[in-house]
Amino acid sequence: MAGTEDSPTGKHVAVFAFPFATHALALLRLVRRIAEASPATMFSFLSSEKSNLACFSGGRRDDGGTCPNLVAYDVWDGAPEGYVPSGRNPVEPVEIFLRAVPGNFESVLRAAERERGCNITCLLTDAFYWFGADMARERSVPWVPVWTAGPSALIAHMETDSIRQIFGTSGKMLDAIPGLSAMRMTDVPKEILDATTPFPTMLYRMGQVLPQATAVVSNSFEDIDPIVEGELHSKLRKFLDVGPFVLSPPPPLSDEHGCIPWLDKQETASVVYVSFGSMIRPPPHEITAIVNALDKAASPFLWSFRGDAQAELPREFLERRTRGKVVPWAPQLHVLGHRAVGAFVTHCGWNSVLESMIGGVPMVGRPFFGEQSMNARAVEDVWRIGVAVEGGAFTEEATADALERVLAGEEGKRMRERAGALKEMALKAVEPQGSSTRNFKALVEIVTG
Ligand SMILES: O=c1ccn([C@@H]2O[C@H](COP(=O)(O)OP(=O)(O)O[C@H]3O[C@H](CO)[C@@H](O)[C@H](O)[C@H]3O)[C@@H](O)[C@H]2O)c(=O)[nH]1
Repeated sequence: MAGTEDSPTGKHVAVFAFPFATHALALLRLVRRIAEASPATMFSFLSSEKSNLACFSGGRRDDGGTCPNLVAYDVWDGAPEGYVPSGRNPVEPVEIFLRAVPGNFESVLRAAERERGCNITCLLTDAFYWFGADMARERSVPWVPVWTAGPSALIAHMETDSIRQIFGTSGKMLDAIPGLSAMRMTDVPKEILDATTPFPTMLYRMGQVLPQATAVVSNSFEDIDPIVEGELHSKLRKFLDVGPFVLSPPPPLSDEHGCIPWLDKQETASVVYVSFGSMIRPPPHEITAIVNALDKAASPFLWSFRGDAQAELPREFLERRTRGKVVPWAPQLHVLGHRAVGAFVTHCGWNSVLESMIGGVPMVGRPFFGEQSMNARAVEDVWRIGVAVEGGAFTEEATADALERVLAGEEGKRMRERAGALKEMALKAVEPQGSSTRNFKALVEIVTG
């Protein structure tokens, strides 16, 4: 189709976001960069209304003057009128949404094409959206899926059939699967073994079609793990690490709860930062275990607490204001980059792992679901920049032991040195001559070329 007034080149990229957890924001961060690098190309960003409201400020559906070529469109979230989540099953809204795909995206995509007067020339999607392969083929445009989680899990999803075959019959390790030799059977996301519900079914289909993609983009950097990276390069037509996304550019500091001034008053590498990402709330007995372990360690702590801290944490604990600070949200990247932070108690969500590396901070890992166990295994055994909580859940003793190992002594010191080396690699990757910058240029070529 000929160029339009909006797009003199006639290029139009459709972006399909996954509107849960931190997925849409991570994808939008990347898309803004591409849109800035290619101002003559139109970008239509499709996500649910709730997700778009959270990602674009002031209820807008565009970026104002910053990225005038990027416009957001709302897709139906699949929920019937007046639906209120039961709260009993946190994945219920995801499952309802998955019943509406791909029809909800198709119809809005057609509307965006009409509105912008230009058919799409590329489809950039969250990697979860297996249907992107067919949609792009039908339209004869490139399909570029973006993977926002840890790289080992990407191999696991493509190798689901092999993993199911050997599960229970092979030893404890996954060394029969190329690229996954560092992983144990118990690290495999449970969705890989049970594909009866919509979310695991989606992951299975994704693993089957990813090798058809024009290029798969990852929120990681090339030097992070040569074995895993090598395998991904051999399995996919093109694999592009363009991360850490959060460094290009780093978000401005927004610190409404005063975390940074509080950290400024603490000693170097003394503070335990506790956070479990955007949605996880450990069960009450594990919260009690963390409280007791922090008391035992006698270290200052900063806890980004999802939920009602006043109701769920002991009053005496909350009152120890000089030694600890509990906040509903922290500027995590800046917190982990602060010299006072000595350890990060985390669920090992991929963004948290990357941000801990960028800060050079060792971790105490307690994975909860999805690929977090694989990330935790790599933290402990591949990069050796942290430990997983013994027994897989917080108990007072296991948490106190893990904190002691990470904060004190020779072992903790070596972890910090290794984390520092990874920090250098991550920073180097996003420099003007770095591998992630080079890959980003290749991505812009594919998407807008
Ligand atoms: O007080 C807080 C708490 C969190 N964050 C940010 O929130 C993000 C959390 O991301 P992540 O660590 O990846 O956790 P989840 O939100 O739980 O991420 C989901 O998505 C990830 C990427 O696909 C997966 O790796 C995880 O398993 C999945 O739970 C990070 O950028 C943090 O910096 C803050 O800024 N302040």
